[in-house]
Amino acid sequence: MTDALEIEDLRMHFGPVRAVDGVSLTVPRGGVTALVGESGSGKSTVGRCVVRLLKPTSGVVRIGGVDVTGLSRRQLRPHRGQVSIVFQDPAGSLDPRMLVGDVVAEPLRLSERRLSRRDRQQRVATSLGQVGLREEVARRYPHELSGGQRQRVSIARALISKPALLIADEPTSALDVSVQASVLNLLADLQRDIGFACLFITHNLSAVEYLADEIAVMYLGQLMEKGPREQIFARPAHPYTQALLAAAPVADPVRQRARTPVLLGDDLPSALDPPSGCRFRTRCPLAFDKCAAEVPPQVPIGTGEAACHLVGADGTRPDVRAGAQG
Ligand SMILES: Nc1ncnc2c1ncn2[C@@H]1O[C@H](COP(=O)(O)OP(=O)(O)OP(=O)(O)O)[C@@H](O)[C@H]1O
Repeated sequence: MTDALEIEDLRMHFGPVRAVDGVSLTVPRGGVTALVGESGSGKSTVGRCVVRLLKPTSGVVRIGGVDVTGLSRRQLRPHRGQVSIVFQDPAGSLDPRMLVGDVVAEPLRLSERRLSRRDRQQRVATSLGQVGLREEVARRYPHELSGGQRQRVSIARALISKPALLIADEPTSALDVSVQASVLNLLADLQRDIGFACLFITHNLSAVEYLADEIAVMYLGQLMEKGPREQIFARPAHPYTQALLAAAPVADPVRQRARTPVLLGDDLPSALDPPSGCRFRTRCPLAFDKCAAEVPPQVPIGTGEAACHLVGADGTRPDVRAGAQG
C-alpha cells in the first residue's frame, strides 16, 4: 500500500540559504512520523513544502501516491482536502475578523464547494465537538478564546475536510505549559480514533515519545537519523540524536539520573555556510578528520538509518556519552 506521504530528496533553497538540502522520509497511512530538530534546522520548511505554501527547489512530494510536486494551483485543487496543516501560533494563523464558525468551515469552500449551508454548519459543529469545543463557540471571534481553545479551533479547521494527512508544526509550542499536554493528548486521541496520518514537527524529542511511530532527526537541512521510535529512544545511533536525547527533559527521574548530559552548547551553524562533510561535526565530541572531508552516507542500522562515519554496517554505534566522559 502506498504511504500517506513520501518525500524524496527534497531541497528548498532560499537564494544561498539551503534550508532543506536533500531530505527523504515517509509517513505510513494512519501512522505518525515525527520530524525533530533544533530551531532553524529546516523542519517547518519541509512542512510548508508538503502543503505547497512553498514550491520546492527540487525533489518529489507524493501524497497518497500522487506526485504533487509539479502541479499548478488549479491541478492541486482536487488534492487540497487531502492534507491540512496546524501551525505553532494559533493567534497568527486564524483571521481575527472571521467568526470561528467561518474559520473552521473555510477549507470546505475549497474541497467541497457544493455543500449546502446546513450541511456545512453541521460539519462545523461536528468538527468543534471532536476537539472538545461547544457549538456556540462558532459564533465567537478568535480573540475571545484562550490560547488553548484557539489551537483547538485550528485543529477543528484542519480536520474538517477529513484529510488523510495532517502536518502538525510545533502545535503546542506557543501555548501555556499548563495546556500543552491537553492539546497534545487531544491530537493523539484524534489521530488514533480518526486514523489520519501525521507528520509531527517538533524541537522537543520527549513530546513525541508516546505519539510517534517513526522519528526523523533533522540538522541544518539534512536528516542525521531516522527509525522506529523504540529504536531511536533505546539505541540512538547518531551522536546528534544521542545529544538531543540527553538534553531532553524526561518525566522519569530514574532515567534522568542514568543519563549523562551532553551539552549542545554552541548555536546551530548558519544554513548559509554549513560545515563541510558532516554538518554536525563542529558540535560533535567524536568528530575526526574524515568528518570534515566526507559527507557521511546514510547507513542502515536496525530498521532505520543514520548518517555518521562511526556507524558501521555491522551495527556498531558511536557513544557520545562515553566520548564526552573520556
Ligand atoms: N522564506 C525564507 N527566506 C529565507 N530564509 C528562510 C526562509 N524560511 C526559512 N528560512 C531559513 O531556513 C532555515 C530553516 O528554517 P525553518 O523555519 O524551516 O527551521 P525550523 O527547524 O522549522 O525552525 P523553527 O522551529 O524555528 O521554525 C533557517 O535558517 C531560516 O532562517
